[in-house]
Amino acid sequence: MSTPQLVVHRDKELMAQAAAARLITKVVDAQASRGYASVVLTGGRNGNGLLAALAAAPARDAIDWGRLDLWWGDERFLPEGDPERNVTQAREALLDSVPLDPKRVHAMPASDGPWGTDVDSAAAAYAEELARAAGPENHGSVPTFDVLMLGVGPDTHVASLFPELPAVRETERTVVGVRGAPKPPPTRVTLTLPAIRAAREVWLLAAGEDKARAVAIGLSGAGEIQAPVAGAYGRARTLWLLDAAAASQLPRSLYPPASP
Ligand SMILES: O=C(O)[C@H](O)[C@@H](O)[C@H](O)[C@H](O)COP(=O)(O)O
Repeated sequence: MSTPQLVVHRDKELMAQAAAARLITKVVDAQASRGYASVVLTGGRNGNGLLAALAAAPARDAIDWGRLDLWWGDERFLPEGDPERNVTQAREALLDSVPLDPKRVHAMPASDGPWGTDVDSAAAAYAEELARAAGPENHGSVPTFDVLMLGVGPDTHVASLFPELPAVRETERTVVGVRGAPKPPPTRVTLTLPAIRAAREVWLLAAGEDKARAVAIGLSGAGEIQAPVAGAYGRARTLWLLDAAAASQLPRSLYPPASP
């Protein structure tokens, strides 16, 4: 378990731009050393804000888009092309404007796909897709993602792991179906905490006053069943990328020191 590191930016626009710059460097470095990179995308405003900032960054062309695997942390279980699907929003923000290899874009199943509305079978199929991509060095059933990004909900949820619901208690399966989610739509597919923790780096993105309490709880030693964000950490690094409003309720002991 890696100790959380905090980076606090002036506002959400700067946070998105700085996170996009950080992501470009990470992907370029991974591709230079290993030949390819893998990134897990998140839904929500902050995740999409980062993708839009990435689309606008001239340095984006440093990425070899054809050697980048994209996965999702969660998905709203809706028909293909629905504007509320995380993949639809990601396509609009960035994916449609860069030369990705379609075989490396691993969208989560839609509710009108081969498994129809059976969300458990859809989740199991995504787990198999992850297992196929995992190499022997991954000694597990998901690849070691270079970067896994997660938005943070005001109730401390990450991906579609909501406080106290069965999905956040899952210890074996890597992907599960969710029913009765408090954030619409109620039916979703999500990576579980064990899958999230297989990532080299986990980046938690939160901006705005309405996230301040969740951020403070997540960084104050809360249990992961009550506060799922507390269970989201990477093997090598856990990075909280915040704007000043989201950091405003952090205990003084955690807030980065002021300059001398
Ligand atoms: O499908 C979703 O809605 C998400 O993946 C969800 O986990 C999201 O990331 C958070 O709710 C934060 O969303 P915002 O960044 O919009 O606040």
